[in-house]
Order: sequence, then C-alpha cells, then structure tokens
Amino acid sequence: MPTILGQNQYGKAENRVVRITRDGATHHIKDLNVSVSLSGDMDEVHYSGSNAHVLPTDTTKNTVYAFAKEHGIESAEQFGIHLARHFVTSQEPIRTARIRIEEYTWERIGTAGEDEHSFVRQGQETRLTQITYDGSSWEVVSGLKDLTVMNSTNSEFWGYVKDKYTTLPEAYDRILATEVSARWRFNWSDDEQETPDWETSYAQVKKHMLQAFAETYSLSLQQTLYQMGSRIIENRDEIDEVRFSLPNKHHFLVDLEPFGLKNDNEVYFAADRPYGLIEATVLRDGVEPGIPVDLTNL
Ligand SMILES: O=c1[nH]c(=O)c2[nH]c(=O)[nH]c2[nH]1
Repeated sequence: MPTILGQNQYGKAENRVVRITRDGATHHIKDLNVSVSLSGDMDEVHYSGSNAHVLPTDTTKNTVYAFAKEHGIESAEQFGIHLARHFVTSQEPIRTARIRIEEYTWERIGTAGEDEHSFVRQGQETRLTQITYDGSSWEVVSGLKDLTVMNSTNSEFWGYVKDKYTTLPEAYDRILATEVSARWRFNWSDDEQETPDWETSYAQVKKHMLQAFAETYSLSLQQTLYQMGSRIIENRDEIDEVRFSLPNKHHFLVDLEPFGLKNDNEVYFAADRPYGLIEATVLRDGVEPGIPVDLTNL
C-alpha cells in the first residue's frame, strides 16, 4: 500500500448543554458547549470501513446529555473529567479522550425575592477548559478568551529599536488595551492527587490576572503579560504554566490641529487592525512547557 494512516480522532463537536439545578425556588445554571474527541485503535474503520471499534459520534453526544442528568455539572472541568474517564474505561479500542468545553456565564438579575430564576448572560469572557485522559494520566488546561481590558494611563512605550522604516513616536503616556486570551495548565495529573477546587481556582486566576494588569506600570505589553502570568503562578500552587495571546488594541491620538484644537491626550482613534500580537508562556521554574504555542490549536 503506498499510503498509511496518520493521526486521527473523532467525536461530536459543540454539544450545547444547559443544566438547571433546582434548589427549591432558587435555580442554578450551567451552560456549556462540549466537544468530544476520541482516538485509539481506529485503523480498520479508515482502511476497510469496518465500524467494529467505532462508538458512534451520536452516542458521544447522548452521553454528554445523560451525564448532565446523572452526574450534574459541578464545574466544566469536573464534567469533562467524568466524560473522558467514561469513554476511555468503557470502550477498549478508545485509548485517549479529549474533552473541550466552552462555558457561558449567567448572572442573577437580582430583583429582591423575585429573581431566583432570572438571569442575564454575562458579556465579559468565555471560560474554556480542555481535559485529556489516556487511561493513566490527566492533563487539564483551562482558560478564557475575549476578556477586554484597558488602562487609560500608566503605560509607556519608548527606547525601542529604530531603523529607516520606523515612524512610531515614543509614548510616555498611552492607552494600553487588550483582549485577553489565556490558557493555564494544572499540575493535577493522576487520580491519586486530590483535584483542585476548579471554580475557586478560576475566580482566583481571573482576579490575579486583572489585578496584575491594573497594577503594573507598563513599559510594554510584553512586560505586563509577564506580570500577569507570574502573579498567577506565584499565587496558585495548582498551576504550573500560563500562556497568553494579547492583541495590542492600539489607540491613536487624533490630530485636531486642522480644527485649531489641541489634543491633550483626550481624543483617540480606536483602531481594530492591524494590531500588535504579543504572545508568551510564563512557567513555574523547572517545569516543562505543555501548552501549544498557537492557542488556536487548543
Ligand atoms: O507594548 C508594545 N510592545 C511592542 O512590541 C510594540 N510595538 C509597537 O509598535 N508598539 C508596541 N507596544
């Protein structure tokens, strides 16, 4: 045969599941988008079309909904762990399961006494997690995307390399804005270790990340990124690695001289493209990196 099969995986992508938990009149919502990807002894279905090892993707979809009922959704991470363990331990040909979950957050509207079942979708960020299990070890990488932040001062950018193409004026008081995409890898990797409290961990990581963004007097977005990552690693023992992809959302001062007006760092043009794209990993010292360089691959 002149060809052989390379890496392959399959499953049902983007299963949208909403789970309501009723605590008397007070309701709780988990709203997830769950993608299942399975791999293992799947040569034959590709070579001959024999489906003898193939658990249908339709079944993987049904399992997501059945598990939402049977086990509930305590956290996206816990739910993903349940699913991954199930696929790998119940089907001999399936050796590895990768569960990716996006989570959408609903906040209580908060009208006193009347609001136990009324929610508004939180517009800030989308929570993410990816669980990978090969029957013996776990990898949990969680994160977020679309978290837009801005500092209206305490940002400078100067002292950079200048060649014959450089026109950028040095900035001693500029706007620093970005849309954070981040992934962090937990050091929980086997069933002997106690699992982190996933919900507390997320809230704390987000808090440290935002505080570091706000508190860093920035000489570059690169420096701010490093501060955001190291703040997380220093404060959260359960996390060994953080990777960021930070678009520099440029704000350019508008020239108001033609109108006889002085622009005293007040009026900006918010450009949407092109944008600087600053990406880096921050690691606990001595730890090997595991998060892919290109976050669109995760
Ligand atoms: O924070 C910044 N980092 C850069 O590398 C860069 N390059 C640039 O043109 N502006 C900025 N800002």
